[in-house]
Amino acid sequence: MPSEGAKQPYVREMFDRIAGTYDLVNRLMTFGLDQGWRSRLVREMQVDRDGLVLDLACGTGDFLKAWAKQGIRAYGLDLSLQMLMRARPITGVVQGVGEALPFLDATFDAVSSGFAVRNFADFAVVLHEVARVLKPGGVVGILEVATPKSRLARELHGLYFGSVVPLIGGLVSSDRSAYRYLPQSVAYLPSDQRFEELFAQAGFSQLRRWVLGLGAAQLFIARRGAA
Ligand SMILES: C[S@@+](CC[C@H](N)C(=O)[O-])C[C@H]1O[C@@H](n2cnc3c(N)ncnc32)[C@H](O)[C@@H]1O
Repeated sequence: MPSEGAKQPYVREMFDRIAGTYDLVNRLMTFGLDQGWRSRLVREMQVDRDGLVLDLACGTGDFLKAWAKQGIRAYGLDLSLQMLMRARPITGVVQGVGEALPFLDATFDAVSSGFAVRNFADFAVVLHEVARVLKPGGVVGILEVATPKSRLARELHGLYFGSVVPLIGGLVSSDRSAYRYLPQSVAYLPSDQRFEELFAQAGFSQLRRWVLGLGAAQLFIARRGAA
């Protein structure tokens, strides 16, 4: 695991290396369920047709496609240039960091983000930035992995995530270290209570959480308070 100050360059280099096989490994790892989780988040966020969305840490653009399917305009931002080079549509994406968003205050109606909380160098700072670029009353939606609560499910999940995923990811991407980092990165996930505190501290209210995939994934939706 990288030291705190080295996390951002470490994560950028890792995603640059695995960008070419990222989509395939994602589909294999989640049995394609990740696409349904994305559609669910987009649906639950209830963004107006004429709304403007930022997909933060957009990677290869799966959420951009999900927004496009709804006929909603979305822009993407990501740290890794190689991930962005594979994003479709490639127009409307920009390289940058979630901790210092290159947008004016109150620009977006909604901000989505998938599987990035563990990867940010500082999620608390990112949430403040998200609140800043959202219009008052704007909505944030986050999709992340989770650890199942029941003992049996947690053990099976630990085995799968800790052994099978690094094996598949390592074989397909030829980058074993990247897919060893993946299960380890769960250590960066805030607890349920810490998630609540972080959203509240960044000025969000009406927080809702859904657990999906037998506890392997979670969705958060919250609203930015009025200015
Ligand atoms: C696991 S991938 C998820 C990609 C995409 N959101 C998806 O759902 O498939 C995590 C992404 O977060 C990006 N990322 C990591 N740290 C970031 C940061 N500080 N700011 C912006 N993007 C970041 C990585 O480059 C990578 O593309």
